[in-house]
Formats: sequence, C-alpha cells, structure tokens
Amino acid sequence: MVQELKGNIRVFCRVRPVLPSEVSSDENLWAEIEYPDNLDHKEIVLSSASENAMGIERKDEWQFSFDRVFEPNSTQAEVFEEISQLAQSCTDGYNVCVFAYGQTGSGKSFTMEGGSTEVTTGMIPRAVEQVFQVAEELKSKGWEYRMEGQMLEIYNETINDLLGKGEFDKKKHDIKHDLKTGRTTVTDVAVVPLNSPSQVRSLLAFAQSRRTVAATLMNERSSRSHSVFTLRIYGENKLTGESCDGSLNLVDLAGSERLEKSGAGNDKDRLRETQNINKSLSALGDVIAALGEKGEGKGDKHIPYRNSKLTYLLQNSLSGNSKTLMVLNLSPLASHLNESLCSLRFATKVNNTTIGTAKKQNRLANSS
Ligand SMILES: Nc1ncnc2c1ncn2[C@@H]1O[C@H](COP(=O)(O)OP(=O)(O)OP(=O)(O)O)[C@@H](O)[C@H]1O
Repeated sequence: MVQELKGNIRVFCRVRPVLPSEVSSDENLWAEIEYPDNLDHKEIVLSSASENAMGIERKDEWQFSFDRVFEPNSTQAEVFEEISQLAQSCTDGYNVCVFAYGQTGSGKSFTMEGGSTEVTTGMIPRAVEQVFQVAEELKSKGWEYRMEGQMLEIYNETINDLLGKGEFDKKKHDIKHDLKTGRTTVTDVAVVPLNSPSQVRSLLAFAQSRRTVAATLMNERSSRSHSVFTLRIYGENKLTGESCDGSLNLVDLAGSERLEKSGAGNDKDRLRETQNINKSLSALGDVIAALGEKGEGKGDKHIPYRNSKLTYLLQNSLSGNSKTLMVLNLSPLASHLNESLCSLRFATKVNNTTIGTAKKQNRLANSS
C-alpha cells in the first residue's frame, strides 16, 4: 500500500559497521554520522569539523532523508524484512528490481549476497527462498509456478554470462526487448530452470567464482563489474484461468568511487574500468531522472535507456510498470566522507523520483 502511494522507486540507506581490521583508538578515523532519534528511521546526518587558515573552526553538516535508514548494527534479517514484500510481488506478476549502490568496500556484496552463516545470509538468497515459499503456499489456491534464472555480469560495457558453460568473455550477447510481453532476453546466455533455493545457492556460488575481480587500492576483492541476477516466474491458475509473468532482478552494482580514489590513475585497465562504471552509473541516474520528469506529466520525455548496457538491460525494471528499490551502502570511515556525500546526493536524486504506479502483468487465460 505504502509502495503504491509513493510510486515505484524506493531508496534505503545502510551504513556498514566498522570492521575488526579497521578498529583503532583514533576516533578521527570515523565519519561523524548521526541518526536523529525518530521512530521512522528515515534521517541521516553527516558532519565534518575543519579549521580555516585563520584558525577559525567551522562545522559542516549534511542531512538526508530516505524511505528507510539502517544503522551499522542493523541485521540482514531487519533489512530483508523491509524488502520481502517487494520480492514477493514478483509472484503477483510484477517486475521487481533491487539494486545495491555505493563505493567499493561499502557493503554492497555483503548486503546482496551476504556471508555463509544463517545470520549473515544476504538479500539474494533470502529473496529466492521467499519466492519459493510463497509459490508453494499459493499451490493450495490453484497456482502452479515455473521459475528460471540467469546471472549476468556487465564489465566494460560488455555482457558476460556468469552461468554459461563456454569460455568466459568470448561470446557476444545482445539485449532484446519484446514490446508485446514486456520481457527482456539476452541472446546466447544460459537460462536455467530453478527447482529449489539450494540449487539457486550453488548456481550463485558458481557465478561468483566466474565474476571479474580485480585489485584496487580500496578493496582488494573489489568487484569492478555490475552483476544482475534475474529470476523469472510464470504462474498459471487452473482453477481461475489466470496467469501471471513476473521477474525479480537483484543487482550488485560496481563500486561508484571516483577516479582518484580508486587508485586507477596509473593503470590503463583500471582507468577504463572506472570510466565505464561511472558512465553507466550516471546513465542510471539520468534514466531515473528522465522517468521522474515523465511521471510528473512532462509529456513524451525521451528516456535514454540506450546510453548504457545496464540501463538498457534494466529498462523494464525501471519503467512505469515495475517496482524498484535502491539500497545505498555507506562506509563509516572519515576518509570516505566525500565519496559518501556523492553517493548520498545520487541516491537523493533517485529518491525524489516518483514513477507512476506499478502494474502487474496478470491476465486471464483466454485474453490476449
Ligand atoms: N553490515 C555488515 N556487517 C558486517 N560486515 C560487513 C557489513 N557490510 C559490509 N561488511 C564487510 O565489509 C567488507 C566490505 O564489504 P563488501 O565487500 O560487501 O563491499 P562492496 O561494496 O561489495 O565492495 P565491492 O564494490 O568491492 O564489491 C567485507 O569484509 C564485508 O564482509
């Protein structure tokens, strides 16, 4: 209900805790972040004290508000609680897209994929588990579901099939949109029938092992590509004659940091990676802003989906007939304050966008 009122884009902000490897007695290492005491958990305030050449101290303060702010001690279960209804709505025939945005090392992969224990399990395995559970429950109402999945990587504006059997990086993949069904397909990629959450877990582990990982100064396990897991679900109800067709896209975006921070300056490959990442992330911001203007009734606004592979692939998950959630991940380090502010400003642009109301793709068996 809340989602319907707000439009189809929501933004959460999550600040990761200080890691054991970062613990130090020097308090200046941590950014000053406050979470104003309100019941809604919507506000976050960053501040920074500095001294000018005359020795006069000044304090800058930046306040942001989102649909929900998660403090460092928030658990994966608490974050998922807010996402679960959204994930579930793909069984009702919606196209759903959840993506994690933030600089390298801010906790995107932790949020989306998580760790190996039950407590640290991330949003992707939790969402998959939930979709299977709901599909099972709806059997008693006559629904039969069929699910299939694919996992892609976008690296330097090239699509790689993370579930493919062939040689990695060799095949060319094109994105196709079927205007009639609103379905997006990618040529020559493995689309795997999904039977159980545990099978999905092994597929994700296989995909992860193929993902392009390169070292940067900021996080040696840094992922320099976007990964997009898509679960497609087709449902048929033999009792009522209804059918539905939904999808759940879970996107772990590449790090959003700027060139000088990524240490990319001296390395041609890293430089190209960082430029491609930044280009596609700003294309994402442009698409959302254009959709927002269109939603406000500003005529036939052109939506520049084609400006990046990411936005073209996600076209149907960002347009008016879908539900989108962005989780903005933030680092608690003072040295990352400027990156955090850039991320917060990007997410604010997204948060101020209301893109109509989502429509489900649900039809009666005999209607076209
Ligand atoms: N909420 C959290 N609780 C505990 N540890 C966390 C949390 N968020 C992140 N971490 C830890 O912080 C480190 C960096 O997080 P992560 O790898 O998820 O960042 P990232 O944004 O995905 O980086 P990259 O862009 O390189 O993939 C990891 O060691 C991760 O386990």
